[in-house]
Amino acid sequence: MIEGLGIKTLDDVDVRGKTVGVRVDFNSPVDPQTKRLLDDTRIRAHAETTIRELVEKKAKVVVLSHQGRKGDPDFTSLREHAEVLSRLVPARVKFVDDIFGEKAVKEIKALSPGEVLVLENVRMWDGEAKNASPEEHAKTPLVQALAPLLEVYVVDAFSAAHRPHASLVGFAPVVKHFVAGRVMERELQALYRVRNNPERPCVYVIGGAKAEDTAEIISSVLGNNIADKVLTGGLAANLLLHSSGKKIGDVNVSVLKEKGFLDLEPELKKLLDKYGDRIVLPVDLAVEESGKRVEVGVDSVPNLPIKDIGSRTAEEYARIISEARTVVMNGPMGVFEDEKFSLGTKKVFEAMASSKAFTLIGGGHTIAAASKLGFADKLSHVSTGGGALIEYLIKGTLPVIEVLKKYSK
Ligand SMILES: Nc1ncnc2c1ncn2[C@@H]1O[C@H](COP(=O)(O)OP(=O)(O)OP(=O)(O)O)[C@@H](O)[C@H]1O
Ligand SMILES: O=C(O)[C@H](O)COP(=O)(O)O
Repeated sequence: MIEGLGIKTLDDVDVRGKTVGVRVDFNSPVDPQTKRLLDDTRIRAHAETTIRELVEKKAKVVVLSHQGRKGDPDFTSLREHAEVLSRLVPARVKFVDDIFGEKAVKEIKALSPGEVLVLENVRMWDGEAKNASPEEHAKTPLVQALAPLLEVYVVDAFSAAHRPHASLVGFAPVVKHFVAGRVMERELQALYRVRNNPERPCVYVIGGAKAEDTAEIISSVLGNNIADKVLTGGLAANLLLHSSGKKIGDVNVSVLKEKGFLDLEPELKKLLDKYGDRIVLPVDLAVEESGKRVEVGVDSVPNLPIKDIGSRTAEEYARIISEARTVVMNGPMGVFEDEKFSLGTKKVFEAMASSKAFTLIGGGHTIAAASKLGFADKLSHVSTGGGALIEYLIKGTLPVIEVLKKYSK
């Protein structure tokens, strides 16, 4: 059981010899030209926990997942994902290029205990990616065909838990056992600690390039008195500085304008007025001049691209983090891909790694930065969630979590 949420887990069901459906999130970066997988982080996360456990307990494992969205370049078969999985679990792993037709049903019925079958990309069926209730999805051909074969259904796809889609919620009303997998369990335990009941001081560090989420996260974590302070970097900081009336250089204003972020300024101005110094803005920045890092005060920003927070700001952020008991980071402090502008991100990671706090990071680029800079294994929790993490930080729950709370049995 997941404490505080009342959600049943694999501890609460005997899967030995049973046919178990497990909804994972194998959705991974794909090379747009070769269509080959570029990263196996998510496949590994499910393989090394939930799928391995089900195999060792001699369940007959049926894996469902999506990859990409119809029409996008990363919308591919799960055949390669199954090949990657077969190298990560001590079991025979089969793939079938079918989802719930005769071929899939035949392969499910042929499974032996300890074997794994990966079904085709569930979004290749148009009925999957629709937001609907468990009861509506339970009537669909996917659930009607597979539910009679599955004695247990495990929802492990935290990073898709903001999607009330058929394979995520549709089995809940009709299978005998509906539980959370180990990836879901660990994510919820960590996120409950940082979003629903954080130890204080609680500090959120918001950076990166998706400033459209910034206002919602800041409003939520300060408005709900979750975070004591929000430290800002990346384009989010540029936008907040501009909202506060600072001159950040036309070249930087143009970037914000092109991304449509200037429309957010009235709301951000209200947040700055309402929360004052609980929203911490940079006091210095790093701009690129003739290919070099040049640090400038926020009251004297030249018309040059801002690419990082400055050293003084990084030191202040590190000091605040060092006094925190909970730290959440989403979005790098600068263009960390260029070593000259990785200082701010590195300083924040260093402070998190050496702090006494419970530290959580999330977001594809944030995780990539932590890996590149050598901090990924020095943090309390690295979330697999992208959009799901952002939505959880804003709302404190997700549609699939609410379904697990209601139906897990
Ligand atoms: N000052 C800046 N100017 C321009 N780009 C920046 C700046 N600071 C950070 N970035 C860029 O922000 C990007 C990551 O932002 P994003 O919000 O996407 O992070 P994330 O949420 O971890 O990633 P994802 O969206 O993949 O989940 C990085 O590629 C980085 O180069
Ligand atoms: O990568 C993700 O954020 C999840 O797999 C959800 O993907 P989606 O945004 O296509 O539903």
